Order: sequence, then structure tokens, then C-alpha cells
Amino acid sequence: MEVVIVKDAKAGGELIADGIADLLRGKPDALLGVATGSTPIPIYDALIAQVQAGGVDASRARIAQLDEYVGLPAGHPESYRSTVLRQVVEPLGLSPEAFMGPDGSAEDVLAACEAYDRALAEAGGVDLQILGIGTDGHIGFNEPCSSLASRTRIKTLTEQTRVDNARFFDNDIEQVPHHVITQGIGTILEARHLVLLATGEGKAEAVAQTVEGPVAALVPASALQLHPHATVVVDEAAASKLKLADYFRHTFANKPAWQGI
Ligand SMILES: N[C@@H]1[C@@H](O)[C@H](O)[C@@H](COP(=O)(O)O)O[C@@H]1O
Repeated sequence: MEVVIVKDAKAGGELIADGIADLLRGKPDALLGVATGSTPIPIYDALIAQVQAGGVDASRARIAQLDEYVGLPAGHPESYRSTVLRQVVEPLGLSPEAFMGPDGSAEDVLAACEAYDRALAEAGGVDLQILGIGTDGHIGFNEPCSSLASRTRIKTLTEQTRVDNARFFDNDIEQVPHHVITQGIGTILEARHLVLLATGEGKAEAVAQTVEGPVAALVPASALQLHPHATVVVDEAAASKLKLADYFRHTFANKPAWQGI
């Protein structure tokens, strides 16, 4: 696992966008897995700016969603499908056909989960998966004690996650769904490169447990330790509880530029 400590969220977004641009130069139709939440927005902003400035061609990129609420009406502005279309797919100038995601309004949710897991594999697998992290260490919507081998499935949100996400629903927790579909941890680990961005002091404890704690279902993001190519990008505040922070800084400062992330 590589840990990169950056000055702030903007620098983290730019670093990761550069990594995505490198990927697209080598594989123009790369399948990019995207996360929602506030944290990855600087990544999307930086990538969109690069594309609009002609620095990289993303016209053949494909986008895959990480997770979704269950039971929101199709087209709800806070469904993750709507969010990803609005924040990533449309600004990159991609058509909805370039996008895939689980169907959170399906009548048969179990079938929708299996179908999405299959669709990801049939699309050749995710090349680079962007991840955020919940305050409790969740990735996607894999809450603590999710199986590290889990596949795309339905999960029940913790109260804490519903509280955290109420800000997207007029600060009204009653509007936050209880159930979600999420790529499983086993599914996420199949992506060829995992890139987790965490910013702010509120994520410091989860980051320390993810990077320096034991691999444990209690901290779902710790599963990144099992992946051969995982990059964790953190700002100074999110890095504040890392014991090896100086080592991570030293390693990155001395990394050959050609290596990228
Ligand atoms: N399902 C999403 C996660 O993918 C995201 O990482 C997390 C943190 O969001 P934020 O980046 O807004 O803190 O929120 C939600 O639970």
C-alpha cells in the first residue's frame, strides 16, 4: 500500500486526476470506478479541468458506480446514479451509455445486485476504483463487519452513516434510506488499482486503522492492505494519527517521477 500525504484536498484531487489521465493515455476506454460523497469532488473537478483544457482525452472512458441507495424513486437527485451523472458523466462529455451502476429501484434487488457484479466482470473489470472512507472505516456502503469476501449485495446502513449523509437530504435523517446496494469488498478488491482519498480530521482515526491497524472486517477499508496496488491519498489533517507519517512523506518525496501513483 502506498500512502501519499498531500497539503490539502485540492492537491489530493490533482494528484489522483493525474493518475487517471495517465491511465487514459495508455487505455482510452478504461473503466473508472467512482465514489460519491464530498471527498472525491476535487478529483472530478481536476479531471474535468484537464479534459476541458485538452490535456487528456476522456471521450472513450467508461464510468462505473460503487454503490446506491435502495428505494429512492428513479431520477431522485440524491440517488448516486443522478449524482454520478451530474458530477462526472455529463461534465466529462460522456453519454449515459458510458455509465453503469446498480439499479436501486429494481423490484428484485437481489437480482439487481448479482446482475451488477456480473456486468462489471463482463465489462472487463474496473481499472481504477476511486474510494472515499466513512468515519467508521466503511468503503462503498460496506459497513463495519462486512465480509472481506463480499460481493455486490444489499446492506443496512448504520445510524452514524445515515446521520452523516442526512446533509444531502435537507438534514432530515428520515429521508435517508435504510438500505443500499454496494459493491462488496471482494468485488472492490478485483479492481486493478484502488485509490482512496481521505481529507479532514474527522477521517484521521479511520485512516490510521485502515493503514496501520490489522486487516479486520470491523474496519472495511483495511481490506486495501490485501490489494497489490492500493494508493491512499490523505491531507495533513487526515494523516494526523499516522505513526509512520514521516516515512510516507520521505518515500513519496524520493519516488521516481515516472512511477506515477
Ligand atoms: N457510500 C459513500 C461512500 O462511498 C463515501 O466514501 C462516504 C464518505 O463520504 P464523504 O466523502 O462525503 O465523507 O459516504 C458514503 O457512505
